[in-house]
Amino acid sequence: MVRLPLKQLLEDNPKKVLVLDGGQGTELENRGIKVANPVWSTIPFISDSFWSDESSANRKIVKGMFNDFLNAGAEILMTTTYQTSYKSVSENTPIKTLSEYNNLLTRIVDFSRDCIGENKYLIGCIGPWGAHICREFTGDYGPDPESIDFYEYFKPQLDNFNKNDKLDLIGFETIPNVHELRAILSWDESILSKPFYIGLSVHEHGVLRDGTTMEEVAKVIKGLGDKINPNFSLLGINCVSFNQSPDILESLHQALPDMALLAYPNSGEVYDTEKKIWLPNSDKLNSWDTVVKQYIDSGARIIGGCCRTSPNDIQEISTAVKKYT
Ligand SMILES: C[S+](C)CC[C@H](N)C(=O)O
Ligand SMILES: N[C@@H](CCS)C(=O)O
Ligand SMILES: [Zn+2]
Repeated sequence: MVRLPLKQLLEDNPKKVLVLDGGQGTELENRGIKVANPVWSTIPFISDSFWSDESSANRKIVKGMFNDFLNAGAEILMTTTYQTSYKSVSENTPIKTLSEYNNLLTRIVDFSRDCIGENKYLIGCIGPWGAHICREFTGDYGPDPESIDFYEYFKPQLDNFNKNDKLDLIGFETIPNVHELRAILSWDESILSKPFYIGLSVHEHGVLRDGTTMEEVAKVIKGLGDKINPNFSLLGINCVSFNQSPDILESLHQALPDMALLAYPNSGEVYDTEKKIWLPNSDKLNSWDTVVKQYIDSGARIIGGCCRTSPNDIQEISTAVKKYT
């Protein structure tokens, strides 16, 4: 393999910080693809013409996005499979059977790998359970979150990604609820056989969207002791407010000083879940240069951007990562 296994790269090079790509869904939207739909950024892959017509406009757009993130300095990039759970796909697209679903995922991973080449790392992105009902920014999983069968929901996507050697890492993103966090961390190597990370969706005030503190998050992890899945490789925050993100990451670092962390905040805008638009929030108080330095000081090993961040943001992150490592 051209690439060192990601875990080995991070362990052998304690100072190495990888630059991640930016908010792909919103970047596709900037380029003309309407992602405000039940499968979000998976939408271009649903139409047959994407696969049958080499010159399809959407194909060029997705390729162009990957290309621009690569040129900006991204070394690790994500598949646009945030809302590609079997439930979301089978209930909202013509793709109904498990075999059609597996074919879709395999094609997306193949296409993404072709776009980024063999030297870069590829993450199989998995959004939270709450994404299918747009609850990733509230963490409100209803009156009885203990009874949600998270494994049943994630299993088809996990089984597919576990087996795909073109993926280096599985990324559970924007996890807003402690029951979901506990469920993912309870799965052993027979369920999660590839290195994986968990990106938490954290409120501006520094607690998980459901109110769980970072100390409680740390307790969940420490409580697992030796039972923790050895594939659990990084923990971090994503799609959190740009301005608050350095403090949030530092609180996670204080609670779990030995854990490799990752951070990819959004632009600071806030998603209106009804209208499916982004609303302005407070202006950026800091530059990427400042927040990247703070992330690195707090143990970040992967740094990038989430929703509404673009290749320009990744360029600035890349420059700052080079400066501070
Ligand atoms: C990361 S959010 C902006 C993705 C979209 C959301 N889950 C929705 O369904 O509208
Ligand atoms: N990685 C996802 C969003 C997570 S909030 C995307 O870019 O669409
Ligand atoms: Zn996001």
